[in-house]
Amino acid sequence: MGRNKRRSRQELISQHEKWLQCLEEYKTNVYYTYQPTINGDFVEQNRTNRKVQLHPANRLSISDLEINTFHENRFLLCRVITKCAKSVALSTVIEDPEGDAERISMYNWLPKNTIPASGLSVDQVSKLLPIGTIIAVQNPYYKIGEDGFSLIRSDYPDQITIVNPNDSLLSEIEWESDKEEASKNKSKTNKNKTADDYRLYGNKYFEMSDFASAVRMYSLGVELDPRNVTLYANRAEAYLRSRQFEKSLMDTEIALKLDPKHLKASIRKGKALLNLKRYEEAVNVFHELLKRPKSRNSFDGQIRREVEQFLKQSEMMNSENKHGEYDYVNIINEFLKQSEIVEDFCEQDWVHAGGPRLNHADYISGAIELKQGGAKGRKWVSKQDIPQHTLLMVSKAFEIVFEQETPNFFILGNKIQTDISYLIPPIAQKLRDEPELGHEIYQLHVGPDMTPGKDLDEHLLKTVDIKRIEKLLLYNAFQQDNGSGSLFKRSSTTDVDINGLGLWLDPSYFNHSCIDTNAERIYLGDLMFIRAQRAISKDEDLTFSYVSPIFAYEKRAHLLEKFGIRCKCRLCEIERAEPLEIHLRRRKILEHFGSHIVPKIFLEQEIYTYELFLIIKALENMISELSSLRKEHDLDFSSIMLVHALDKAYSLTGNTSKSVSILQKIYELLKKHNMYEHSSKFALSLALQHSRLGQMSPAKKLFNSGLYEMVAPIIGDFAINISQNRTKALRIAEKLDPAFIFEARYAGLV
Ligand SMILES: C[S@@+](CC[C@H](N)C(=O)[O-])C[C@H]1O[C@@H](n2cnc3c(N)ncnc32)[C@H](O)[C@@H]1O
Repeated sequence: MGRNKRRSRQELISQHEKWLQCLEEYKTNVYYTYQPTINGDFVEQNRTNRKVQLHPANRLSISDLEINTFHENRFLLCRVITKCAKSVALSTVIEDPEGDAERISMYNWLPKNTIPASGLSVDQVSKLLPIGTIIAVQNPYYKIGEDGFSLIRSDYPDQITIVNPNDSLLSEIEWESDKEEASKNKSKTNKNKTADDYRLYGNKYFEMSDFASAVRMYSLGVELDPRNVTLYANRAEAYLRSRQFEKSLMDTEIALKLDPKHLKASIRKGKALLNLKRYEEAVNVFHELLKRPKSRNSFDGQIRREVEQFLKQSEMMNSENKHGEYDYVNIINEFLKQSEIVEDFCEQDWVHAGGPRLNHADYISGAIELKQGGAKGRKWVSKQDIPQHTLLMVSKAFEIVFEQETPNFFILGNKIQTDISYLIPPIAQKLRDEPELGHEIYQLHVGPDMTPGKDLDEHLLKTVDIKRIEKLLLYNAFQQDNGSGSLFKRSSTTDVDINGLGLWLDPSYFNHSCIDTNAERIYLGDLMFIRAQRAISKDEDLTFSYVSPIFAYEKRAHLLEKFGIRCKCRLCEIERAEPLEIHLRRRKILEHFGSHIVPKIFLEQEIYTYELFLIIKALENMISELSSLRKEHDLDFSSIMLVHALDKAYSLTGNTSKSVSILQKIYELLKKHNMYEHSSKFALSLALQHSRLGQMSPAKKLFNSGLYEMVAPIIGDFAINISQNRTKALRIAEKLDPAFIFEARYAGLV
C-alpha cells in the first residue's frame, strides 16, 4: 500500500498550499494537455449523475470511502478547509464532521474553453467555494490519483450541493475540529469571556478587513448578551462591508428596537436600504437623521456631512429609479474619472484603476411590460405608443468583469479574452452572501437542457448552482465590445477603451433581431441605458441586436448560434437564401479587405503614395462589386467599413471631393435603419469634408445632425437648434471624442 494510504490533515493542507503557490507564481505557464470525452466534458466514467436525497441515513464519512469505488446513492458531508485551486479540476481539501480530511477534485466547474489554466487568480477561484463552505458531495468516487495518493473525485457540479449553515441537515451535526478549537481556546486564558471581549475581538478582525471573522466574533458576543446594541450595530457594519445587505438591515433593525436613537445603527440602516434598492425608505432614514439636534450623540461635523451626502445620493437614486431622471453630464464625468489610468507605484507601471462601476439606480419605464410569448420566450412589450429616443430602461450590471481586471494572457500566441468563467466566481459569491438574489437570476433563460427557473422550488432558488450560473451566462451575458452599444468605441481618438463582460438582469429579456430593431442600448461603465431607437407603436415586441448587423452573415450566425438563435430577421432570411457563389465571393472580398487593406489604412502601417492610389482603385472596385452582389440595396451593410477606409484613403491623398458622394450614400443607409452609433460618425466626417471644400452651409447642417445622432441615444430627444441644448450636446460630444470636436472647431463648425 505505502503511498496509497490516506494522508494526515496537516500533510494535505501543506501539499495543497504548495500547489496554490505554484499556481499563483506560474499562472498560465502551467499548460495541461487534455482529452475531453465525446460530449466535451471531463467525465471519467459514464457514471450516473442521479440526485441523492440529502438525508442523514445516506451520509458517508471519509473513513467509509473505499478506493476505486463509486459510492452510489450516498453523499459525503464536508467542509472546505483550504482555498480552492483550479487547473483542469477545481481542487481543495475538505474535512468531515468526524475531523478526517481528504482532498477533492471537482471537474466541470468552469467552462471547457477556459482550460488549459483559466487565468483566474487563486483568490478569484476561491470565491467559488470559500473556506468554511459546507458541501454535500453526492455519489462520491474515491480513487488513487496520478501521484499515488487518494482523492475524492466529482464530475458534475450539480452533484455538489452547498449546504446553508441553517439547514436542518446540520442540526444534529457537531464538527470535531470545532470542538477541538473550542477546547483549545478554553484551555488558554480566555475561560470567562464576556460579550465585550468578543466585541473587541470582532473590532480587531474588522480593522484587518476580515469581515467574516468579525461577524463570527460579534455573533459569539450576541449569544452571551442578546440585548447588546453595540454588537448588533457593529455586526451590521461588518455585513455591509461583506455586501450582505439583508443581514445588515436585520441587525440594524434589532439594534434600533433596543435603542431607537442609536446613531450608527440608523446610518447603517440607511446604507443597507440604499444597497437593497429601497431608495425611498433610505431617503426617509437619512432625512429623519438630519432632523436630530446637532449636538446629540456627537452628531455633527464629519458624521453629519456624511449623512447629508447619503441623503443626497438616496434622493438622486430615488428620482432616477422613479422618474428616469439621470444627470448624464455628471455620469459621463464619473465614468471618465473612474476609467483613468493611474500609476501603480509597486509595479512601477501605469494601470487602470479598476472598472468603472457607477453608483446609480435602475429604472424601468411604465410604457413597457414583460410578457410571456411564443417561440422566443419572454419578451418586453410596449404598452403604449412610445416616441423615438424615449428612455425605456436603465440597468446596473448584476455583475461585471472589465478587461483590465483580468490578466491578459497569451497562450500559444492567442490572447485569452474575458469569458464567462471570470463572472462565475463573483456571482457564486454574491448568491452565497445573499441567497434571495437567486430568485431573480435563476429566472433567466438557461437553454433547453435545464429546468426553467419558474419550475424550481423555493429551496433550489436559494442554492448556489454553478452549472446553472454557467448556462445562464452563456445565454444572457453581454460583451460590451460586440459591435454595438460601446459608446466610447465610436471614437478612435479617446483614450477610454474599457470593455466589460457582464450580466444585466432586466435587459436580458429583450430578444434579438439583426435589423428592424426598435430599441438600442449604450453602456456607461456598468450601466446599460436602453432607449427607443425609433417611434414604437403599442404592443410591439421590443428588440435590440445582440450582434451588429454590420458583421458578415457567417460571423453573426456563429455568434447567434451560441444563444441558440437562428435569426429570422429580413437580413438573415435574404442572406441565407443567397446562392453559395455570392456568399463565397463576398467573403473573399471582405477577407481581402481585412488582411490587406485594414492594416494599411487603419493600423497605420507605412504606406507609399503609389500604394495609396492602388488601394483606392481596389476599394472602389470592391465596393462596386459588393453592391452588385446585393440586390436589396437598402440592406447592403457589407461595404460600410470599406467606405470608411476609402474615405480615409482619399483624405490621405488630400482629395476630399471624391469621398463626399460615397459617404453620403452610406450615411443615408445607416440613418434609414436608425443606426446612430455609426451614422453619427459618417455625418461628422461628411461635415468635415464639406467644410474642406468650402461648402459651409451643408457642413454645418451635417455637423448638427451628427451631433444630435451621437448625443440623443444618450440623453434622449432634444431640439438641437436651441443654443442651450447644442452647448450641452457639445459638452458631451467633447468628452466622447475630444479630437473630433477640436477638429470641428478648427474647421469653424462649432
Ligand atoms: C437573453 S435571452 C432573451 C429572453 C428570452 N426570450 C427569455 O425568455 O428569457 C436570449 C434567448 O432568447 C431567445 N431569443 C432571443 N431572440 C431570439 C430570436 N430572434 N429568435 C429566436 N430566439 C430568440 C433565445 O432562446 C435566446 O437564447
